[in-house]
Amino acid sequence: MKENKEKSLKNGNKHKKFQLYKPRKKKSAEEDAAIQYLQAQYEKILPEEIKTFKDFPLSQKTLKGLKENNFILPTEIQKQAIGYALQGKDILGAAKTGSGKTLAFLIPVLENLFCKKWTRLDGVGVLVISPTRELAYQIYETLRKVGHFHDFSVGLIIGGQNLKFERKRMDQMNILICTPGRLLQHMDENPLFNCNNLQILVLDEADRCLDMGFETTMNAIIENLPPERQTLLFSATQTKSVKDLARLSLSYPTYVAPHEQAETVTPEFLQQSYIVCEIDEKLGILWSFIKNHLKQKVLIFMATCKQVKYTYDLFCKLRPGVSLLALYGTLHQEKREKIYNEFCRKSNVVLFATDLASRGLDFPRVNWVIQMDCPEDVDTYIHRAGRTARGVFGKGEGLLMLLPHEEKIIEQLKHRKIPINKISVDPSKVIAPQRKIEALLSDHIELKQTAQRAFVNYLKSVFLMKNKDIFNVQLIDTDAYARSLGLIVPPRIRFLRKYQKNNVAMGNEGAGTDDVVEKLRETAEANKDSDESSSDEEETNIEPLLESKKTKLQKNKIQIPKLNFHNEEDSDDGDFLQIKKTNVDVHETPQVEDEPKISKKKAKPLTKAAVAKKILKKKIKVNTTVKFTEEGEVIQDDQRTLKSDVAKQLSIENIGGIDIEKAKEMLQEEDKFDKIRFREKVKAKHKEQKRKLKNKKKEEDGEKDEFGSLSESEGPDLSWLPDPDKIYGKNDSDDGSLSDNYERNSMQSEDNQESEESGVDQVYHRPPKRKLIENRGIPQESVAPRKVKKIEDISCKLSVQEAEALAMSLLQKNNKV
Ligand SMILES: Nc1ncnc2c1ncn2[C@@H]1O[C@H](COP(=O)(O)OP(=O)(O)OP(=O)(O)O)[C@@H](O)[C@H]1O
Repeated sequence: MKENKEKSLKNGNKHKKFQLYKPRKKKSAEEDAAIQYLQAQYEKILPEEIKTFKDFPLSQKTLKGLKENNFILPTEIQKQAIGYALQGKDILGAAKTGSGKTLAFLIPVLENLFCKKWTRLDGVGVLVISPTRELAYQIYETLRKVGHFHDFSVGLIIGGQNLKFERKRMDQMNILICTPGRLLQHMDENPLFNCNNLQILVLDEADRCLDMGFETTMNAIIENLPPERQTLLFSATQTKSVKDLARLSLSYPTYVAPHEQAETVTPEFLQQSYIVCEIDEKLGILWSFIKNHLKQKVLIFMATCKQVKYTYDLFCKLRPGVSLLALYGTLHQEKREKIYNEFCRKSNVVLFATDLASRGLDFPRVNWVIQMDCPEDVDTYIHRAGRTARGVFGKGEGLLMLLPHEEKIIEQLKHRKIPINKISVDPSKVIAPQRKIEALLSDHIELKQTAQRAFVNYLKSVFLMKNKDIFNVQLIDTDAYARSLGLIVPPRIRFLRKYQKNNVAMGNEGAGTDDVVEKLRETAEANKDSDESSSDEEETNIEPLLESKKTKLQKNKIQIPKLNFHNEEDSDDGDFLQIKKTNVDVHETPQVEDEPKISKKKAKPLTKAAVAKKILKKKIKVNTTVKFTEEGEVIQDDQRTLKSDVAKQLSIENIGGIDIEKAKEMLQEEDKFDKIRFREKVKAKHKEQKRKLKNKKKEEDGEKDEFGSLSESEGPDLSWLPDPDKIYGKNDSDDGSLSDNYERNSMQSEDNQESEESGVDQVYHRPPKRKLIENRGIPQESVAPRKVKKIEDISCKLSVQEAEALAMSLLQKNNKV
């Protein structure tokens, strides 16, 4: 039975082995046949005949992955691009935001490796480069879902992750999704990184990857890639720059742009509008918008990280009644991922973000995209606005907030076929919690500091913008902006001052095209002597110019059609924003509900800078104390007078602000004199101690004499008493006799008291050296120090007779001993 069982098991195993082996071979052969069939179909693909993904010659694994994720009907860009990509052509793909470009390149990627029967041993076959970590992560997730049935290994290589972890696995990856910086790092440092077998290079958001920000990194990456490869470039705002294409060695790429003839470049169901407001109204409008859209998913774009951080921190403290999130580049990677996922997941939520989130990110069901600051250019506008109304039937709304002088961008938007309408804000719905903001800032110093940074960084971002027709920092009412952020005193704008100084120093005529800058230069030159020492000159210089510019603007406003803030009685309460219907001549500003609006004519608050300037003008030396004698003569404070030549020279020059290097040098020089002063002080102290000690000794000697005289007149004469040296033996110690020791010991407490008062160091009162005595073999009891003291103490108080009697009794006792 056993044998039979074993036989049958063996047979079974054999059978199993045979079964395993046979279908594999069969499977492999089937696969080869399928691949051949598919490849033969590639040339016959006609985009116009494609209705479903099944119409493409795709592998069963890819089709299954697509079906599982409900991708049945391909979008326009997918219909047109997938065919060419399968044929192995280089592609320049341009299509509206949210039109499905990701699948348009991921499907050919999977099919290419599948047809080449790519395995782990073949190494990196595809590189997908994305400008941001979040986008790379999103592509990685999509690939994991759609490529679920394939056996390729996919690696996400982005900054902020464990480099060691990535490094070890690099040689096992078939598809790498990466950001440019991290990829180059691996190329440079990782011996396991090898892309000699690269088949396809994909650049998502290609125009961004190839722009100035990534130029050197991308050039270095491209240099390391094999030239024989397929290249796929995708973006909603595709580059057609010959230079860019040459960098990638693309000579004849296939340009795929299904929406080129479309009426609009933005998604069909994206409703776009803009409002024009003053800079100090922005925060109030934003707050009111959020309060009026608590049940919506809102994405708000701002120019800088600091603004995002400040607005997020502030609004969190103001508690609008909806979840708030913030996403910006300086956040820790883990937090970025968490926020990204949270915003994807939630439905009633507000996300404040920088342009980090403007490209490619596919947040589901975003209702509103607010662009709180004017976008850098039309492309940035398109990408930001495209975070809503995504997918096949996606709907959404976009709102752009512009300052009056930024309205020029609307012409550019319309020129690029972006349908955008001007709307107005219902002033009755605008609630600017100005007082609350100010109170919060005074309570939370860190919030105030964030506000200050937000203020400066926003101005810096405007200043650095290329398009000077639209972005002009000189036209921004900085005081009003600071106030709107809750800052009573506007922070200094150092970069602007430096720029102005440089312009003045270089006599920069190029900057003179802007009349404000020209005026600034003139003013700075005129005030050169007086202002050079002032650390706040940017405020003093800019303000009058801003005023003059403002009056110009006011004049212009008479000709420009004015904003109309509707307050129609029959208007829907829910309509916070209204479509602009009429133009009126009078420029109105929205009324703030709970706070009276601060009048622009209101006297400016006296800033610390202004006070300091006044003091400096009066040539009063601040932070100095002058002491006088009772007669009214100035007491020279030796410690405060400057000794070194460098310091004296600096004080004469009296340069405004702090020159760290010079201050360092001055302190070092002064330090030398301080050390000498200190040494002298110590010497004097020692001298004084010695002098006091001498005096004390003298006094002690004097006291002994006195005692002697006293003993003669008042105290008992004990000279007849036996010599204690004879009884106790002579002490060799420096301190003299044993009794001397105890005498000294008893005196020590008095000395200590004295030393405390006189400040003499206790080093002069060493404890008695008992050891010496013990060495001599004298028993401790025989020393009887207290008794001696007693005699002394008592003897002072006894009469002559009593003293004699006491002495006798002691003698007798001693004799007994
Ligand atoms: N064929 C399809 N059928 C249904 N949904 C699709 C299809 N293709 C893509 N989508 C969905 O459309 C949304 C947008 O796709 P994707 O992110 O690829 O757009 P995009 O063109 O890359 O946008 P952007 O220009 O902003 O990067 C995604 O949610 C995606 O799942």
